[in-house]
Amino acid sequence: MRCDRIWRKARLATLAPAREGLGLVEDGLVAARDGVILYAGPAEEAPDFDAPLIEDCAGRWITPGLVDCHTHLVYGGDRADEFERRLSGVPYEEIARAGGGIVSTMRATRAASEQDLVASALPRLDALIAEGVTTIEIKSGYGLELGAEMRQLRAARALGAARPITVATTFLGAHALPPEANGDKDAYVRRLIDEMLPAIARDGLADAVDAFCEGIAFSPEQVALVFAAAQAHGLPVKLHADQLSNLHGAALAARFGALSADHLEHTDAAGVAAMAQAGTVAVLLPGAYYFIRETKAPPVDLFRAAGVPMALATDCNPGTSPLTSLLLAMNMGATLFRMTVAECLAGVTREAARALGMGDRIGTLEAGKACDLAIWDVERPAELVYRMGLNPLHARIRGGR
Ligand SMILES: O=C(O)CC[C@@H]1NC(=O)NC1=O
Ligand SMILES: [Fe+3]
Repeated sequence: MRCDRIWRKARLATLAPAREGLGLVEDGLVAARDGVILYAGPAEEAPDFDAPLIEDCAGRWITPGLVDCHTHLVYGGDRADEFERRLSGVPYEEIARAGGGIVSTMRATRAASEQDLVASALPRLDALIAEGVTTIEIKSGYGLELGAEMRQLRAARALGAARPITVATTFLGAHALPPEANGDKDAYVRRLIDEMLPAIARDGLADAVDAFCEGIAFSPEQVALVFAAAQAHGLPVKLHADQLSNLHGAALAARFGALSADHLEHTDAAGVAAMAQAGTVAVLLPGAYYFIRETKAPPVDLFRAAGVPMALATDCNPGTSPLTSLLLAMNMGATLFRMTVAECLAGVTREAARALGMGDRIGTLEAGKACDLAIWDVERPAELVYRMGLNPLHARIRGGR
């Protein structure tokens, strides 16, 4: 059978649901044509492939390309000064209520051109690419007015053109209240629904819509209005839910059939059950939990028992998670949230793909999926979760190249 390229003498962690655990194949082979996997499995069962390019992997491990399914990668400025204030004991919420936090990044982002936003995001993107990330989700949410929100989303799309990586964009206009709203959240939500969302949907700038459901952000009722409008424009939704308190955001996300509910430190059993019923993915963000020194971990045991898929992501953002290592996010998922190695690896591949509504195209080594691979210099997959700081990536393949 004709194909473009073969990777042989490899050990595969396929993450294929049909296979147990990590879907391990000891003497494996991957064959691809036109950027799509034709075969991934035991070499002895492979068809007789004819390929111009044959890579001998010398026993190295191959996983699906990594998927970072929750980032705020595009923004202006940084929040190192705020970090120092928090070290002196000023809580994150207090800074946000006093007009710092997201709003201070808003000012820097509004002042930046699209080119500035691309240039400042590239080093962060390159750090993730260096660790084998082949798909990334990038949110807006630091513009908080139409022009700047569109600039953020255009910059995110431009990053996908500037680097060999698949970018999924998310409109997060309901991230914080801009100063010019003078405290009127309902009026801002109306403007978001009547002005921002229609323009962003018309220009095809967002693949999904997100919101921050929290006391310092938007209420469940306001989020429901945003979600109803998103769905009226044919856009799927996801939600920053139950991060700092239990506003029953997880259940709200499930009610709208959200792709994912994210953070979830304060989610209760009813929220878990609602997510299980709806098929909503739990996106866990240990970088933010660690960085703002949260003490209540998400109910991983309840998610596990209820069969709620769990993804892991960096939540790369200047305020609560200036993290550009998905490998370290996995270590934090295991160390801080007590996820297993298999759950962590699935969380940055198969389940992260599901959280983006892309589970049919990426996230596992299976025929018909994109040939996005990460090839590792490790003796066993657990090393990818165990180590902190060493990057064992040998090669990264996106779309078969
Ligand atoms: O502080 C920031 O800049 C973003 C914080 C980030 N956004 C959100 O909804 N939750 C978070 O942790
Ligand atoms: Fe976030």
